[in-house]
Amino acid sequence: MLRNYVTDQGIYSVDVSALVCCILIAYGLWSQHKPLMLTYNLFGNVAKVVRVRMMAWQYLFRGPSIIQHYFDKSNEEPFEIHAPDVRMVFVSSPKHIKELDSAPDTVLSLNGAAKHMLQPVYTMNGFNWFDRRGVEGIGFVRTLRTLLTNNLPFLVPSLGTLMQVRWKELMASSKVTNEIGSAQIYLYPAIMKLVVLLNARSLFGEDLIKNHRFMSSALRYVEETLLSAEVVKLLPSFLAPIVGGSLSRCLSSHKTFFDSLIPATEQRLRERNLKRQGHQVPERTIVYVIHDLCLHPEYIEPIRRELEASYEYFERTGQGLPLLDSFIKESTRLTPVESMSVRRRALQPFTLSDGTKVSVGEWACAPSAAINTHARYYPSPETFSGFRFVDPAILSDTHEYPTPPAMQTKPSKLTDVDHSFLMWGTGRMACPGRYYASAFMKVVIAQLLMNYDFELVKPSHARWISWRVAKIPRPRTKVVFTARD
Ligand code: HEM
Repeated sequence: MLRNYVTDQGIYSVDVSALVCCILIAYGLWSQHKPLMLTYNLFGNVAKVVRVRMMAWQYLFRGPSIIQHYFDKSNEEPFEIHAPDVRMVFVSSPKHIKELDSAPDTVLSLNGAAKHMLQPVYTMNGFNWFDRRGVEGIGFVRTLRTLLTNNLPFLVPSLGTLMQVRWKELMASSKVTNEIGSAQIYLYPAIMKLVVLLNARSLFGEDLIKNHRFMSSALRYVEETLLSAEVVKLLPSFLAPIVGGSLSRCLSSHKTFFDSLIPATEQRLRERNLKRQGHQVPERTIVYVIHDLCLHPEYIEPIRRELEASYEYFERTGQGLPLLDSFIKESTRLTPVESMSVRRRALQPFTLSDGTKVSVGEWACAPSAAINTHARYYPSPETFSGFRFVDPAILSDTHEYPTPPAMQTKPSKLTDVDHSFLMWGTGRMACPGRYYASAFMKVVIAQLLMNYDFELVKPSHARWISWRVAKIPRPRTKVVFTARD
């Protein structure tokens, strides 16, 4: 392998492989004077470090399958995986998950993990938060859990109307494929735009969503944050402040977003921590639920019948629709947008009851996607069974539903938190936005089902790309929508 180097004195060629061989031979000669074991250990250690680093970089592109591989070998004991920027200890037994939840916030921190993920100093217009939960009060968590949930009966009808209007506009501006007006839509970008709009309506009100500058910055905000945080995390630490600082100055969407949001939020809620609530939004989940409806069309008619009978009740209460609830849950079980949950960053050294250590700066977490297909928790775990979570008594009342290929022994709801379903995390820090997120997803899916027929243009094509633990829907996946009337 020849490399050419140009200098003032001319061009030099260096054979890199020969050079490496020379170094190894020189090392071999030198090491003859050392005890054999020392040499052996050194080579062993170097090989191990190289292997771990290579795996760490592979994790970026194959995170879910690497986690699944180690989970399958682990027999539910803790196992470690390295990313380029952090070592992670995965725990999967209910006992160990409970240990993470019970650890004091000063030792294992969800805020610290979120901070590491999002690098807010560089990516959020200088906004930052404490590693330790509760330093600024947990008022905003309560606000989300109680106020947002209690407001669902007011929010759901207006979200439904806004959804109908925007989807009609989208259909009108999309490529029409036949004489009955079917339109081909790139699903992921369309759903992202819609979710940003509807969330802004719920969280910031009518006025702000009419502000075009704010809305276009809100759309770019999430993606720019995640992308810049990735760049900063993968850099050597001494470069992070320089590159992060430059990136931060370039992110115009962040400045616009905060400039518009801060006065409006302060006026309405006097609750500054709400600024960070936009980090978890359900657009990816909705995309996969729509894919699953296309891939398992036998569920569409029973769910439509449920909507005809009970959508009005759902609009009034924000509750109900057990068939749709179960279908969404099954879709998220088999295509979770993330393969990891219960992220905690160690602020102090932490030791699990089996002796596994998590050092300061490292993560403890749970392999949620692998748990979702564990035979201990799910009969026929790899089979899509859209109504597996429904109470059998409800199913026997529903006419002509497909016989579920598998049923859970105990019925459950999408919003239920359990160690076998970690979509919302666990214990005292379980997602307070889950009632809102779940009702939100039902509004979008129900409106589409009631008003449109839809099918995937290329059902057998790959539908996502993998980055770390995330499954990101492919932006070029197309779905054809046809108005039902
Ligand atoms: C499909 C959508 C969502 C998913 C999958 C999700 C998932 C999660 C998860 C896994 C956690 C961490 C829990 C733990 O580690 O134990 C969490 C925490 C949190 N989520 Fe969500 N979430 C979603 C939507 C939302 C929404 C819409 C909001 C706000 C409106 C929200 C606000 C929060 C907050 C504030 C926390 C931190 C709770 C605390 O510090 O105690 N989430 N979420």
